[in-house]
Formats: sequence, C-alpha cells, structure tokens
Amino acid sequence: MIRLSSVDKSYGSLKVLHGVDAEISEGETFAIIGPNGAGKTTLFKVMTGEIGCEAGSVEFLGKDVTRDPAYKRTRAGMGRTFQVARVFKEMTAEENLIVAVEARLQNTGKSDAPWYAVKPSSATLDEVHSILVRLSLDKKARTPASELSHGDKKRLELGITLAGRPKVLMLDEPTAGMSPSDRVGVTELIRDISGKGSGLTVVMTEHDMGVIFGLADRIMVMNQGRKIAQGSIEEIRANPVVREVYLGKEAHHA
Ligand SMILES: Nc1ncnc2c1ncn2[C@@H]1O[C@H](COP(=O)(O)OP(=O)(O)OP(=O)(O)O)[C@@H](O)[C@H]1O
Repeated sequence: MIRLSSVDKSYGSLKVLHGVDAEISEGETFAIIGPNGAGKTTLFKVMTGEIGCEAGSVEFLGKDVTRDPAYKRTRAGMGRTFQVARVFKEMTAEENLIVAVEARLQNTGKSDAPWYAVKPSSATLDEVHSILVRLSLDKKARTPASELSHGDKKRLELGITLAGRPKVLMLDEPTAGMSPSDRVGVTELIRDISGKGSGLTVVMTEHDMGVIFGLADRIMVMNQGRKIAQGSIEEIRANPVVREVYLGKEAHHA
C-alpha cells in the first residue's frame, strides 16, 4: 500500500530523518511511535505529501508519488486527519459531511449536480446519515461544529475523511488532547472502522500506548530520526532497546 525507501529529511541544517524504510500492507493498522522529537510527524508528512524529502522515495499503491503534492495523494485514496481537527466551524456536523460527500462525488465525476447546487441529493443525505450514526453523532447532526466537544470534533473530522472513501486512513495522533473517556470512544471507533473485512489500511502516530496496543497490528519505533524497531505488539513490548528508549521512559513518567 505504502513503501518508503531510504527517506532523508532535514529542516535547514537539522537532519531529522536518516534513511528511513517502511512498508505498510493492505488492511493492516500500522502505528509509528517514539519519544518526542523522534521524527514521527515528519515521517507522516512525508508519506502524505505535506512536505517533501531530500532523498529516498515514497510509493503509494505501487506508484512513485515522491514528487506528488498532498492533494494528488488524497485523490488517489490517502485520507488524512490532523492533530487539531479541521472542520468548517460555522457549519453543522451534517453540513460538514454533506460538503465532504459532495466533494467526493464531484472529484470522482459521479455527481450530475453543478458544483454550486444548494440542495444535496437524497443519496447524499442517506450517506451522511449513515456516517453520523456510525460516529454516534446523529443526535448532534444540527449542532454547529464550533459547539461540539473536542472529542466530537475529532469524530466529525474522521467522518469527513471517511466520506472521501479513502483506501488508507492516515491518523496523526487521533486522541491528542482528549479526555480519557473520549479516548476510549475514539479508539473503539477506529477499531470498528478498520476492523477485519473493512479492507481499510490505517497508518497512525500516537503517544498513548493504551491506544496503540488496543489498535495496532504492527508498530514501528523511531528514535532520533531512525527506525530502531518494527514488529507486532508482543515483539515491541519484549524488545529491550525499545523498553530502554521509549517504554522505559513512559514507565518513568507513569
Ligand atoms: N517545521 C519545522 N522546522 C524546524 N524543525 C522542525 C520542524 N518540525 C519539526 N522539527 C524538528 O524536527 C524534529 C522531529 O520533529 P517531529 O515533529 O517529526 O517529531 P515527533 O516524533 O513527531 O515529535 P512529537 O512526539 O513531539 O510530536 C524535532 O527536533 C523538531 O523540533
């Protein structure tokens, strides 16, 4: 689904990624973890096309997308959420999703309506309703996004991304800044969305080890811009280098 080969990235004179390789397979939930400043978000942005890299390559669905900007990767099926949810604040939850569904239909040439159509089709409304139910936001359909709780905003953003029918869902710290109960709710939601049979591939960065261990099929651990380990939850838990560099530090914080 995604292959990174020998990716180098610097910010000015600061080199933050050193020859990073990664392969993400179809249908898996792949988590990137590591201490603060390890380069997780930078690697994530190189995958999504938000930033470029000086050396190495990025393939998506077997195609070299290293030079493709983010919007092209989105259109090719890479859906992304942000650490701070991006929603239209003045619009209701339902309106946000209508825009997202209509945008997908326009982009895929499946809408007969002109882009300025003011009334969504009944098919769009049905799809929006089913997304709202899936996200447990149906009772807040008419609430302006600005009035939603932080957790509900993140749910809505996830819904907007899903409305684009992505092949891979890129989640940058999906539970950042959430209350413990919202965190559990969003973890369950991601598990439900990416469950067996969905075919959806998920790539995520996350600080909360509970979320990671509850979701990931495979974990890649980064430290100081390098991949230091990769494997299943059990392999990562048992890896002495990871324990020292990352889990050990987490344990000290706890
Ligand atoms: N836009 C930028 N300009 C300059 N330096 C940056 C920029 N973004 C990140 N860095 C630096 O690059 C390094 C890696 O940062 P990055 O955000 O990728 O790490 P991270 O593992 O995601 O960290 P965190 O867990 O704190 O989010 C850090 O030293 C950071 O200060």
